[in-house]
Amino acid sequence: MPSTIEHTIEPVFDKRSRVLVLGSIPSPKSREQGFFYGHPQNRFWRALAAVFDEPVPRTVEDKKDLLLRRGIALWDVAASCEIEGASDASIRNVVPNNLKLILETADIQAVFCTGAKAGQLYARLCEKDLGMPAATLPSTSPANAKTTLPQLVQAYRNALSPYTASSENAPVLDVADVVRLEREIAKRGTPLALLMERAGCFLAHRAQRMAEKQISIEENALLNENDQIMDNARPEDRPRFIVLCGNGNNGGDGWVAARDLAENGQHVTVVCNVMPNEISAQPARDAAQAAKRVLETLPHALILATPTQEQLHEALSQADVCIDALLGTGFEGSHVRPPFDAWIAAANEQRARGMLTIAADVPSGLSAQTGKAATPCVKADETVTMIVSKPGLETPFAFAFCGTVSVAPLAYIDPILDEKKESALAKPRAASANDRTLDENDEKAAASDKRTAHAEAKRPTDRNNEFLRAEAEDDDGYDPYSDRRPEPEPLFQRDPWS
Ligand SMILES: NC(=O)C1=CN([C@@H]2O[C@H](COP(=O)(O)OP(=O)(O)OC[C@H]3O[C@@H](n4cnc5c(N)ncnc54)[C@H](O)[C@@H]3O)[C@@H](O)[C@H]2O)[C@@H](O)CC1
Ligand SMILES: [K+]
Repeated sequence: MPSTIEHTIEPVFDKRSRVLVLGSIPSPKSREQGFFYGHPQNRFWRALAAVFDEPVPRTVEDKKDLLLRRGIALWDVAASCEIEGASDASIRNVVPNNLKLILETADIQAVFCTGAKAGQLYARLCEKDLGMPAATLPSTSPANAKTTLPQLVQAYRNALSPYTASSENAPVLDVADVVRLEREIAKRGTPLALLMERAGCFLAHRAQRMAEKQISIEENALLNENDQIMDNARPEDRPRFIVLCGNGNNGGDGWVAARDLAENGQHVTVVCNVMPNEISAQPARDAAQAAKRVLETLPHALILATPTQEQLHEALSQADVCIDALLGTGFEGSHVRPPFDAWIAAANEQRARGMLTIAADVPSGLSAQTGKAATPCVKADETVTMIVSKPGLETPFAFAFCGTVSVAPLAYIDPILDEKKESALAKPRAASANDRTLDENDEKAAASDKRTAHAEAKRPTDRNNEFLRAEAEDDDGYDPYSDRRPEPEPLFQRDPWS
């Protein structure tokens, strides 16, 4: 029996959306979840994540974040219709959604429908009104068994790539600004703990991709169906991951990555110097404690705490991929203190043997601000840096330590950066803040924010000064260069040893 259903899920879009993707009407599973493509067998989110080489978003928040970051508006053609179950073929008496709502806000340059039925309905009910044709993409529904996941990814990639955000003009922000940005992201509803969760999952995703290359599975297959390939591999053929976790929030990223890899069935060894309950930094402590509880239940996961040099050497020598999450932006000084100095030396030795290394945020021992390398410093094949790149990673000599730098886009930051720029342009320049030399700026910033204490040298760039200026002149009175104001609330609980 057909039943009449009303569309109740709000569209996702904003003024930066450039492409509109439309389905027919949400399935019963999606309606139950309150979000698009909610059936676990539907491949929409897997395909989209693969197009952008990101981990598959899990929550509604993760999904919205991905769409907005990538400039994709998402809705359906039908506002109401008669339908039997989830069968597109049975759809009758369609009342279309008012799609103009999106076009009035966003400069939509292309429209795509996710399946033949949505395409037909759009052509019949919406195209004339909107004055834009739509291209039809293969359906991601499990009912469309003839289109494989790699084929879906290819089709969606070809369609979306010309319109979606590129990383060409990606910002590079000073470490102190990244801290302010994280705080602003948190204020707008994405807590630091969620950023850390995403950071860890991104690291795990990149590490798995690296491992696939390492065990030289055919490039084409691995590009898009990595989950399946990993699942099908015999346990003894699976790659071995080792995660070196420090005592701060960089270590927190590592614990989350280890948990995520282990949950995906991978062999993981976590090496740490303190147990999670002894970590003082937050959100790292909570994230590490939660990860430990999961790891302890999995037979293919191991936690190696305060290892001897021999134990560490043995664990590293069995690893295919090492995630370096010892020290991040909180690293300071020109030498790495024990025991991490020896851990770094051992990891570099194993990299020379063929192990691949992926650094969380910044190679441990490298200043994310200046690019200066301490003794010793991790040499990575890839650095997955969080939210935005930092100046130290962009210096030519940092390449030897960072390898390829990829940015994990943990949150939708464009509105925040644009607002900061706008407020910087709208307000007159504050002579006191902007006419200081860079050296003075560094001194003041260091005094007002502990997190810049390790920015030993001059800022190598002032290309993102708009962000700082806007902060300096914000109406809430916060001037990062001024010592007149009380110190900002610390973002993380600091490690008492540092
Ligand atoms: N909290 C959050 O929301 C997020 C945090 N992120 C991660 O947090 C990191 C920054 O975290 P923290 O500020 O806690 O700092 P880190 O974890 O980078 O470093 C602090 C730790 O390093 C130790 N340390 C400093 N200098 C040392 C030296 N010379 N030798 C040996 N040990 C030294 C300190 O004792 C402390 O334990 C980022 O790099 C990033 O990886 C990311 O997850 C993004 C989100
Ligand atoms: K690191």
